[in-house]
Amino acid sequence: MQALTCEQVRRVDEIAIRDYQMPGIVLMENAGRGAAEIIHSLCPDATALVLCGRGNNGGDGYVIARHLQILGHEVSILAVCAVDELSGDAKVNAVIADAAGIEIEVIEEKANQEGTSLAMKLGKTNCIIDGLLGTGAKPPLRGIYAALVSAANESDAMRIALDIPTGLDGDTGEVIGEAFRADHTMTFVAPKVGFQQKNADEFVGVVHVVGIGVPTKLIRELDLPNNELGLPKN
Ligand SMILES: NC(=O)C1=CN([C@@H]2O[C@H](COP(=O)(O)OP(=O)(O)OC[C@H]3O[C@@H](n4cnc5c(N)ncnc54)[C@H](O)[C@@H]3O)[C@@H](O)[C@H]2O)[C@H](O)CC1
Ligand SMILES: [K+]
Repeated sequence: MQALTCEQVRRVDEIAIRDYQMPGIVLMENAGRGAAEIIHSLCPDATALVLCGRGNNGGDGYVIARHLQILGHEVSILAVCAVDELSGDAKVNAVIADAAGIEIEVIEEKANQEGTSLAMKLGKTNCIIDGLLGTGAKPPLRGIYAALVSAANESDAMRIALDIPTGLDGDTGEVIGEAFRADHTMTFVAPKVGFQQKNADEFVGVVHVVGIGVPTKLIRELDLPNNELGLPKN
């Protein structure tokens, strides 16, 4: 499958919503459910800890937590902000996860998190899921994100990244400082061009492409020269 830039994948979102009238919440549900089913097959006995950022990558994490619970897993969430600080589709899914009784612990952004306390929190799981940052982020990591990624990398749990390993630039494959070292990456719509950079392998692990339910016609249009979609020329 053709690798896409982060901007091209974000345009898929926009086109699906604008031209096909697909609600964003449907795209997020498809992304999260698809990823959860693969995670369940990879790690059937996972006691999962989902790390959720403040954007839609975190939103995917809230959806995945719910579907893993439905599949019988013990799941909890470590979030960088409170539910009421979220917005849009991510907030909708955080409210649902909270109502579903999934534990959501907020790691205060400003708190001076001792590495040991984070390591202890992450030590109670055998499957860490990175829903911190996706296509909306640019390295280097700011604030608590770097501490969370370092603590996750020190864990002997299976590490699964959502869309893009946090800290890796999805377009260039560049890592400044630290990035989540995933055993598996559940990437949405298409592989990201940055995954092809040779240094990216140690961060993306095995790549699984997860569809988000957009019509084949839209995806087929992507194979046209980029200017057919009003996308910037390569
Ligand atoms: N079509 C699709 O592929 C779909 C993708 N989905 C998911 O949505 C994310 C993209 O979500 P977005 O809200 O645009 O951005 P992020 O969640 O990646 O993060 C934005 C958030 O993070 C802050 N931030 C940015 N850079 C940094 C940094 N270096 N350090 C700390 N914080 C940073 C920024 O301020 C924002 O608050 C995509 O990856 C998919 O996972 C949809 O769910 C389904 C369709
Ligand atoms: K991520």
